Order: sequence, then C-alpha cells, then structure tokens
Amino acid sequence: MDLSWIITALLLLLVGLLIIYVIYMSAEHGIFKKLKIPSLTPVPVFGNFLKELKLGPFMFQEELYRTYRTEKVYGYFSCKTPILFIRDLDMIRDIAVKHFSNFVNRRDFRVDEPLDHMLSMLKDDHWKNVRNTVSPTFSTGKLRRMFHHISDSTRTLVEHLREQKISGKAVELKHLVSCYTMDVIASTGFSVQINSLKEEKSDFVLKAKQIWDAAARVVFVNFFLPFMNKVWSKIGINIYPNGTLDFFKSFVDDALKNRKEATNKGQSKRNDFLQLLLESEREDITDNDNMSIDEAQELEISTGRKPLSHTDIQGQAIIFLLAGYDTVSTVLSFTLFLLAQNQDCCARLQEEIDDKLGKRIPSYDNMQGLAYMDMCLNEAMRLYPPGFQLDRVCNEDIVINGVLIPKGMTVSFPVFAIHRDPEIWPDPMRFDPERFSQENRLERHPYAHLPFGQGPRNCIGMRLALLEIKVALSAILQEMTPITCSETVLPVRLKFFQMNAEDGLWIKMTDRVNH
Ligand code: HEM
Repeated sequence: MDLSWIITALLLLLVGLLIIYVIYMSAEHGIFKKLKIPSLTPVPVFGNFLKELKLGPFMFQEELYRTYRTEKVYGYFSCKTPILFIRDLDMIRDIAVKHFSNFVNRRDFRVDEPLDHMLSMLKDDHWKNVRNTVSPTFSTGKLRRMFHHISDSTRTLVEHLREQKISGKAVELKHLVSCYTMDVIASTGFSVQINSLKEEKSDFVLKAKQIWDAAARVVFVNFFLPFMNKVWSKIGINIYPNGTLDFFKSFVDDALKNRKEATNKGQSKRNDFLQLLLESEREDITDNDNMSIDEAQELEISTGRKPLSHTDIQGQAIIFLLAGYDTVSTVLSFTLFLLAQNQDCCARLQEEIDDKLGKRIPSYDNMQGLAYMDMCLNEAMRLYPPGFQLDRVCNEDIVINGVLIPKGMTVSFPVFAIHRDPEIWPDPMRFDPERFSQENRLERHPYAHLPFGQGPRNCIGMRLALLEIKVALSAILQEMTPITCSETVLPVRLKFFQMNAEDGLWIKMTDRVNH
C-alpha cells in the first residue's frame, strides 16, 4: 500500500480517537446547568482542573467558596467528573449523618493493590464489614493496653528534642515528629519496634513518604485516563515507585508469619491491631468475592462478620501505617509550631499540664480532662486540617434542603475553606484557642469544624491520634518550650497538594522559665 495512504489513515484514526476522547471527557459538563446549580464554566476535557492546578487545591477551594458565598451548593469539574461542593452546614450534616445510607462511599480513585483494599477506599458492605472488624482496635481497653508503646516512643522523642535543645540547633518538626508517629503506629499496631527516631534515614518514613508523594501521579491517571482504570493493573503498570508497596506488603506478611508461628508455639496472644486482623483472616480464601454464599453466611452467623481476605488484611495494615503516621505528625508538628509563635498560649498550656501532671510521666488516665490542650489542638486542626476536602458519592437521587442531588454525583465538603471562613471564625488566620471554649462552641454550628470528618464514615483512628498527640505534647512541654528562631519561615506556604509546609516547620527548643 502507498505510504501516504497509511499515514493518512493513521492520522484519521488519531483524529477520530481524539474526538471520541474529547466527547467522553466532556460528556457530563452540562450537568450543573441542567440542575440549575451555579458552577464554573468548564473547558472541554479539563473542566476546571487547569484553574485548580494553577491555584493549588487550597486556594482554589477558598476562591470558589468566596465566589459562591450566597449559595448553599456550587459545582466545578475535576476534568471529566462533576463535583458538587456543599457550603451549607446543615446539608453537610444531612449528608454525613442523616442520609448516610445514601452517601456511604467516597469518590472512586484508582490506586495499586493492596491500597485499593484500604478501609478508606472500600465500598458498601465490604466497607461495613471491614470497619466493624477493625473498630475494636480503638476501644478504651485496647488503647490502655497500647499505652506503654506510646510512652516508650514519647521518651525517645523527648530525648531527641532535649539533645537539640542542648546543642542549640533548630529542629524541623514535621520530619522529627513523623519518625515518632511511625514508631508509635508500628509498635501499637504490630508490636514491632522500628526505631525511626534513632535511625538517620528510616526506611519506613522514606517509603511512606513516597506513597504520599505519588499523589500527583494518582491525580494524573485518575483525572485524564479514567477509562484505563481497569486496564493498568492487568497490563502490569503501577502508579507507585517500584518496591514501595512491596516494602509494606513484606512488612505485613512477615509480621503475620511471625505472629502465626508464635501462636502455634503456644505463646500468649498480643493485643494489637495485627492480632485482630489475624483472627479475622481465613486462609483458604484469597478474596471475599471468591467465597460461596453458603460459606459466607455460615461464617457470618458464627462470627457476626465475614472473614477478611489476605489483600484486605494487607490493605488495612497499610492504611493503619499511612493514615496513622502522616495525619498525626501534621497535627502535632503544626501545634508545636503555632505554640512557638504564641508564647502566651504555650505558657497557659504548660500551666494546665503542671496542674494536672506536675512532673509525673503522662499516663492514659491523666490525659483526660486537659481542656486547654483540647482547645489548642482543635484550633491547630482548624487552621491546618490534614483532611482538607472530604467527599461522598450519592447512590440514589435525593433532595436535601431543596437541592436535587442526582445518583452518581460526587459531593465534597470544602473543609479548608469552611475552617478559614471569616464569617464563622473572625480574624481566621489568628491562632486563638479561645474559639473552642464551651461558650464559644455553643454559638457556632457544630459542623463548622470537621477535622475528623463526621458520621459513620468519620476517622476511625481519632482516639488513638488524640492520645498520641496529647502524650507527646505533655511530655515535651513539661520540660521545654518551643520558640521561633532565625530558621523559622513565616508565613507558612503550604505544599501544593499536602497539608505540609513547603519551607519546613523550623523551631528551637529552650528550657522552661519559672519552672
Ligand atoms: C490527627 C490525626 C488524624 C486526623 C486529623 C484524621 C482525619 C481523618 C479524616 C478527615 C478522615 C475522613 C473522614 C470523613 O470522610 O468523614 C479520616 C478517615 C480515616 N482515618 Fe483518620 N485522621 C487522623 C488519624 C488517624 C489514625 C491514627 C488512624 C489509624 C491508625 C486513622 C485512620 C483512618 C481511616 C482508616 C480512615 C477511613 C475511615 C473509613 O473510610 O471508614 N486516622 N481521618
């Protein structure tokens, strides 16, 4: 065949595919007009993504929130996908709690296995079953029994800070605290001591960081090539850097193997997250979907829940490590950073700790009733919420507060913008824990502050997170005071896609005065 014919045919094919791609990616771009919901005007294929990319998700969220200040809801297009932002706090309550059964799932994102089995990604009954299985990890009894692990890691963290204080060196809080939270999560969850705080470059922290840092790739794949989602894994293409997920899979598998061997040798059972997972696994199945209905029913009757597949177990172990390490370190490091800038608040918190604990080591019981500490943490999470945008997918057409939300629509709570809304929080950029006093709280809508989300799909690890943070804060502030220094960079510039400071959170530690 003539070469020019082949080239023309190929070009025509390419143009044809491009037209199909544009039509496919823009097919839903008329939906908000049809629903009479105000929205940004979409660009074919990209929707409003280019604007989001230009401003970054934080400023984009705030700008839209300001633009539609008189609306209950407004829309935008994340490339192909329409997203309905919910501004009205009553509607957020109704979606997260009252009509939860209509909004059980989150937005579908393609990630590599076993991350697709993490609790945060699961749907419907699969989610419910796994949530019920892992919930007991965070009961009061379990948290009490885990407490000595938190105490041990806190001691190492304080020793570290003490050394920095003596040497007069500045500390980058986020990195240091991430090592602490990684140690806590590995020991409380898996009874494994990984000592990130003692090692210069902890593999755990580096690999976990690689997973968070792959966010841009996850966005690209999901936003621009959503139709390929089912194909990637079949053709063996991974989103995450080679070896990253294998590292965590091996960690979990080794921990499970050791635990099984110990159980077989009759050694006493541990009381951690891994043990719960181990007891809910059934070895002769590789995936829940492969079970016969009879088998599943028999197991559900005897145990009250379905067994987890091996991939489910890997997924939960990994989310436990990832969610438990990054979010907690974000909150603890920002809190210390804000206290360093607000010495009066820091002194008041130290007074409360002195009254409650004196020089005693923090225990599970004396972490209750630290009212001013709660206020400081709530205020830090208001300014820097790790979960800055929360979403749910509508599974049946529903009308809420006069707004029709159609089946399949992703609804999103603009947490970051709500937390900085000057009409709810006067002078929003000021760190003012008083906003969370009893009286001030009562005057505000309860859904104006959403650091852990709301409803049955809220953060499962909230109690563990707060316990870890409070223990570390108490132990640090009992003997030291964080202060700003020449390395401190203000104002904080947030990283593009993460609740993390671009220039780091640098402070120094000093001896406490009048102590
Ligand atoms: C201060 C620390 C933390 C913050 C601010 C935080 C925040 C959140 C938020 C906002 C959500 C989404 C809630 C929603 O959609 O309504 C969430 C979900 C989740 N968090 Fe946390 N989290 C923290 C610590 C932890 C810890 C320590 C763990 C586990 C060890 C954890 C495990 C999870 C899991 C598994 C989910 C998904 C729950 C589900 O889909 O059922 N988080 N978290």
